[in-house]
Amino acid sequence: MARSCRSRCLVWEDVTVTLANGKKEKKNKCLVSGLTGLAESHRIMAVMGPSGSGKSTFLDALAGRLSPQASMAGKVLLRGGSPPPAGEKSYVTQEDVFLGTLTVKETLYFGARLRLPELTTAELDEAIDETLTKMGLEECADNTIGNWHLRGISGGERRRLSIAVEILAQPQVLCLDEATTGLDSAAAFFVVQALRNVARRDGKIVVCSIHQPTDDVFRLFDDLLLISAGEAVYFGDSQGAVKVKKKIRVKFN
Ligand SMILES: Nc1ncnc2c1ncn2[C@@H]1O[C@H](COP(=O)(O)OP(=O)(O)OP(=O)(O)O)[C@@H](O)[C@H]1O
Repeated sequence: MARSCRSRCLVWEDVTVTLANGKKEKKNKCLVSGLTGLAESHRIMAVMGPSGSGKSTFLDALAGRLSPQASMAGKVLLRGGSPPPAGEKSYVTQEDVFLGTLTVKETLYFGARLRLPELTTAELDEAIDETLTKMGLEECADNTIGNWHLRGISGGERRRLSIAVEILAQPQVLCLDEATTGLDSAAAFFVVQALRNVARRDGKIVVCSIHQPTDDVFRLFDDLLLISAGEAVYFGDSQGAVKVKKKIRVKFN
C-alpha cells in the first residue's frame, strides 16, 4: 500500500476475522482476510462489494463490535494528533432504532443527556442546535419521529437523525453500515453530503458501507475500499477506481 498517514488516521493492519466452527463444520469460516489500509481525517471512505462479501464484518472489526463468535487477528489503531477523547469510535447500524413518539429534538436531547452527562443545559442546547444544523434537520426538529401507526419524519431524515445521535458525542471515527439503504437517490445524496461535511469541517474520519450509489453519490467519496469474498480488490482514491482500465474481477459468494 503506497499511502501514508498525513493527519490523524485510522489504520488497520492485516485484519482477518474468522468465525468459530459450528458442530457440523470442520473448519473455521474466514469472513474477511488480510485487510490492510487506512482512513484519514477530513476524508470519507466508501466500503463496497457484493452482498455477503464482508463489509459489515469489516466495519464491526474497525469499531470493535464483532460478535462473540467471531475472532479477529491483526490490528486497528488510531494514529496522529492529540490523544482522542473517550468514545473515539461511533457506529451507525443498518437499522434506525428510535422511540416513535419522541420528536427529533427530544431524541437528541435524551441521547445527549446519556452520552454527555457533564454538559450544562445551556451547553447541551448549543450542541443539539449545532448538530441539527450540521445534519440539515432544523426544519423537522419538532416533528414526531413516527412508527408503524404514526406518520412521522421521512426515511432520509431518520437516517440523518441516527447519524446526528452519534456525532453529538464528538467521536473521532464514524463508521456507518449501509448509510443509504432504502433511500431514494436524492435522500441518499443528502445523507452522504452531510457525512462528507462532518468529515471536512470537523476533521472526522468517516468510513461507510454503501450499496449501488448513483454517480453523484459516489463522487462525494474521497476513498474506496472494494471487498470481494472477504478480500480487498481495490483500495485507494475513489476516482482512481473509475479510471482503472483493467477489469476488476469480483467473486460472488
Ligand atoms: N455471526 C455470524 N454467523 C454466521 N455467519 C456470519 C456471521 N457474521 C457474518 N457471517 C457471514 O459472513 C459473511 C459476510 O457477512 P457480512 O454481513 O459482513 O457481509 P456484507 O458484505 O455486509 O453483506 P450485505 O451487503 O448483504 O449486508 C456472510 O456470508 C455472512 O453470512
